[in-house]
Amino acid sequence: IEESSHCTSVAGMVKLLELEDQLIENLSDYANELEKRLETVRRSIDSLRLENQKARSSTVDYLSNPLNSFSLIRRMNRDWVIWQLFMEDPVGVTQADKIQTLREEMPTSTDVEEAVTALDRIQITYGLKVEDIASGYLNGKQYPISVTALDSYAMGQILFDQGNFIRASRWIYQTLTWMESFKLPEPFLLAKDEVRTFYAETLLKLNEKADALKVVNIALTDKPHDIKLLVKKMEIEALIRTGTSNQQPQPKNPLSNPNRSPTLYEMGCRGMYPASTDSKLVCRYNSTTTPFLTLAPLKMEIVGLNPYMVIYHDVLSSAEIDEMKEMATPSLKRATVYKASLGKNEVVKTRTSKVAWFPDSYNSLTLRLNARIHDMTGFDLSGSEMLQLMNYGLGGHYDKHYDFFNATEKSSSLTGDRIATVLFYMSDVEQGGATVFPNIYKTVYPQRGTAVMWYNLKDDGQPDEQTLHAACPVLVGSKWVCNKWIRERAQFRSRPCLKK
Ligand SMILES: O=C(O)CCC(=O)C(=O)O
Ligand SMILES: [Fe+2]
Repeated sequence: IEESSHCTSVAGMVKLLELEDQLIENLSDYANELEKRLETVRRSIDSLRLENQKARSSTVDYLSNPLNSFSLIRRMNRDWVIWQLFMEDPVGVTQADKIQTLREEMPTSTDVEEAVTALDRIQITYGLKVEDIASGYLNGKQYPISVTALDSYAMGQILFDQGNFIRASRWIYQTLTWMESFKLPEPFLLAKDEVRTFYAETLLKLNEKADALKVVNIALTDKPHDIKLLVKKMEIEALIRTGTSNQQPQPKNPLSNPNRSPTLYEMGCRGMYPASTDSKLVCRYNSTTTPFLTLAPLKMEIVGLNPYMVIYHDVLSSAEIDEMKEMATPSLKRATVYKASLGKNEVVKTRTSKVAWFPDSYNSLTLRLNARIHDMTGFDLSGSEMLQLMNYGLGGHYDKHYDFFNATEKSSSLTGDRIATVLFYMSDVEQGGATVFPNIYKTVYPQRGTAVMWYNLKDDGQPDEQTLHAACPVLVGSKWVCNKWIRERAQFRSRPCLKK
């Protein structure tokens, strides 16, 4: 997985649309060149025909004239060779070269695999049906978009390669349904028997031999003499007779069962946690954490006391958010996670977003944001980590994790553990993308201008395992957040009394 990874941030994918625009222009240049040629050919055909017909209507007269016969001989000797050269001269070399150059910036097969994984993740996390996704019906909302047969076939093929045969089979089935109703334009023809054979193959992996045979038989009604199909049919019949299983050992992962009930984490992402009945969870103005707040109190909503967790409403202005996004966009890089065994950061599948880091005194805005975080938390930010601005793209998520350090990280940290996390939401998210805390049944939905803050450590400084949390995959939207991981060391004198 590369840092340039395309699908991991919506902001990053904007470039692709610009690239596509260039490619379309290039294709249009190609069409113009073809048209010019076509026009040349058509025009010549007309005049050649005219001359030839005139001659043939009075052959002898025509050929008796020396000018005519000379011209005939000359053009038969030369002109048709010129036409041959004309035909052999390829059209579109320039445009093909241009595509070749642009390929460097185009998504790679790794990007496609990541996008497949992301869509698959959305499907699993939100319990969606393939036929719903395929027709643009996402989590109860109809969008005026649907995937094409080529899209769903790619989903099927790649999930198959990844060994996810059940979900692969759904997408391939969907491809066949799509192919019934829509005709793909040339040069993207997809042969029905090819897709059917692949469907049969997938069903065999699932040990559904009888169904696989049915599919091949349907293919044979269209192409009764196709050798490949006949061979496949014999193979499957032999498998059925001998009772051998062509099935690869399926991973005994109960999570791959499509009919299972959702995990605690998935329930959080789907907004299924019961509402809290704790009467201590109130909304109020905070005018006490720092003296500044007496002048400008913050709208505070207490979300939980154990661990302590609050939401601040309207803590970022719209102008600040716009400036933050503008500042981050050019330097967004694929997010990483610290891997202790490697002693360095690593790009991982469990955290798909793009991030840009900003030192405290980067500009007046970062200074102001840090002052606000100080007001929100009462913490001294010296020795804390830089501000992280993040953008999540297609199915972007951050798997369940703790923000506090593990033992190795802790022992090498000069400024202590991450005592608290402040997470600003710089966007609403149309669907999905919530932050969930599965151990305490809390789901926090992104809301532009809001921030959530929680303590990662208990009063005694020990890690609080209840703070396990995750960023759910974005279903529809471009999720922007800004986070600050606050370190423990600087709080040794000023550490505010933890609310109990
Ligand atoms: O984006 C989110 O909702 C959570 C992000 C997070 O947990 C983190 O950056 O540590
Ligand atoms: Fe986190």
